Amino acid sequence: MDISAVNALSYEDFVNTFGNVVEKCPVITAAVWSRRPFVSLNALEAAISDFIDELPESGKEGILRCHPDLAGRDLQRGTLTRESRQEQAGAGMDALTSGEAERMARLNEEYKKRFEFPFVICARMNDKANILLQLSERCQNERAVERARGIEEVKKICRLRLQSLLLTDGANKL
Ligand SMILES: NC(=O)N[C@H]1NC(=O)NC1=O
Repeated sequence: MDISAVNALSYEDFVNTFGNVVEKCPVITAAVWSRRPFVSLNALEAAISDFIDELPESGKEGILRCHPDLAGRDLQRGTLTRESRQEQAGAGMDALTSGEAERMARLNEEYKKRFEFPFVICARMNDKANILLQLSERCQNERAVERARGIEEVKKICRLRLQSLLLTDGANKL
């Protein structure tokens, strides 16, 4: 799908297509529709990024809280979104050894207890070992640093999801 096709979408189709580029936050997509026409994929991405940046800190934390834990309960129960399932599988989160799974669960809980939002990282840009390393290192940060870091990762995830939708055959069917 090219950018002129994106600009021609009704808000219903726009939200149906792009509603999960920020995990479980279709309200962001719905808001950004008003900022069309977009001159390019980058412009659409920038509109989403600007919208997120304009939110109060509580809104940014809300976005982080919409993300499932890596290798967490949703993965075990099969209740992840399609995008998240693919991303987590790509980073080997569905194939952890029992030792790795235990460590991931313990560190995820420690992180959430400290920051009151979950650890978020762009799984498609990291492998299993790096995710575990970052999780243990980032547990030591200050809350404001981690809030900003988590939001940076949300934007990376968003960029890759947008690219998958706009640059693959699946999206051409629209
Ligand atoms: N918690 C967390 O980072 N979740 C995610 N990361 C990613 O790339 N996809 C997700 O669902």
